[in-house]
Amino acid sequence: MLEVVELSKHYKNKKAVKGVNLYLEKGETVGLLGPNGAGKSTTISMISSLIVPTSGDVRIMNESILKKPEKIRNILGVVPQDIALYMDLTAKENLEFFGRIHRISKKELHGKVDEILEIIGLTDRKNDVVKTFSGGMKRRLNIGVALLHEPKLIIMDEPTVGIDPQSRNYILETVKRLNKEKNITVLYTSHYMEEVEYLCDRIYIMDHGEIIAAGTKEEIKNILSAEQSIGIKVDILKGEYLQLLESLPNIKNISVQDPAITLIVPKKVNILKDIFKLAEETNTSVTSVHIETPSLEDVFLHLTGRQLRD
Ligand SMILES: Nc1ncnc2c1ncn2[C@@H]1O[C@H](COP(=O)(O)OP(=O)(O)OP(=O)(O)O)[C@@H](O)[C@H]1O
Repeated sequence: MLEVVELSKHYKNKKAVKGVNLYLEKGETVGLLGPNGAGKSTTISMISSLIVPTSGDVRIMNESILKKPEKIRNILGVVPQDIALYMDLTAKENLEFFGRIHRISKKELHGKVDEILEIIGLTDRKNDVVKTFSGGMKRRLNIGVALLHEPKLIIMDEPTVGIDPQSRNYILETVKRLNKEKNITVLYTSHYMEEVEYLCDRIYIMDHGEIIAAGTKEEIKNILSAEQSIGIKVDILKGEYLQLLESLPNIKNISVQDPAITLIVPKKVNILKDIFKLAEETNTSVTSVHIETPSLEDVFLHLTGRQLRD
C-alpha cells in the first residue's frame, strides 16, 4: 500500500529526515513514534506530497508521489496536527465545503456528509458553528474532512493532542472501526504510547531523523527482553537516594516520575537488596517495589534516552 524508500529532507542547517525506509501493507494500522523534533511531521508531509523530498521516493499503491502527486492525493487522507476548519461555518457546511474541493458531486455529497457525521458522532451537532465546539469535537470533524473522498490510506498526525479523555476514546474507536469495517490502512503518529499499543499492528520508532527500531509490539519489547523494569515508590524522593541508585553498577536506565522511580537492569541482577540498603542510608521510606518486564515506554526510553512526552 505505502512504501517509503530512503527518504530524506535536508534543510540549510538541518538534516530533518535521513534515509527513512518504511512500508505499510493494505489493511494495517502502523504507529510512528518519536520524541519532539524526531522528524515525524516532516516524513508525513513528504508522504502527503506537501513538501518535496531532498532524495528518496514514496510509493503509494506502486505509484511514485514525485511523478503523480494528484493521483495519490485521491487515495490518501491526511489528518493534520493543526485543526484546519472554518470556525464560522457549521459542521455540515465545513464537510460540504471540503467535499466540493474534492469535486464530489452535490448529489453524492449529500449522503456522504450524513454518513461521515454519523461516523464521527456529530450528527446531533451538524447545524452548530464549529467555534462552539470543544477541542475534541473539532478534532473529530478534522478527521471527518479527511474521510470525505473515501481514502484507502489515512495518515493521522497526533490526532488526540490536547483533548478530553471521552473524545480521545471516541477517536481511537473510530480509527479502529474505519480500519476493521472499511479496511482503511492507517499510519498513526502519537505521543501516547498506550494509543499506539492499542491501535497498531506494527510500530516504527524514529529519532534524529532516522528509524531506530521497527517491528510488532512484541518484537520491540524483545529489544529489552534481557532486562527487567523495577518500579520503586518512596514517601519523599530525595536527590541523595537517586544519586546513589544511579551510581549502582548494571543500571541501564533510570527515570523519575516523583515520587516513583523506574530502573532498567539486566534480568540476572538482583538489585533489591541495594534498593533497600540505600533507602536506609538516606532515611528514605520505600512504600512499594514492582518488578515487571519492560514496557514499550521503557524500550523507547532505552533507545532515545527520552520519555515520549518530554
Ligand atoms: N522548514 C524547516 N526548516 C528547518 N528546519 C526544520 C524545518 N522543518 C522542520 N525542521 C527541523 O527538523 C527537525 C524535525 O522536525 P519535525 O517537525 O519533523 O519533528 P517531529 O518529530 O514531527 O516533532 P513534533 O513531535 O514536535 O511534531 C526539527 O529539528 C525541526 O526543527
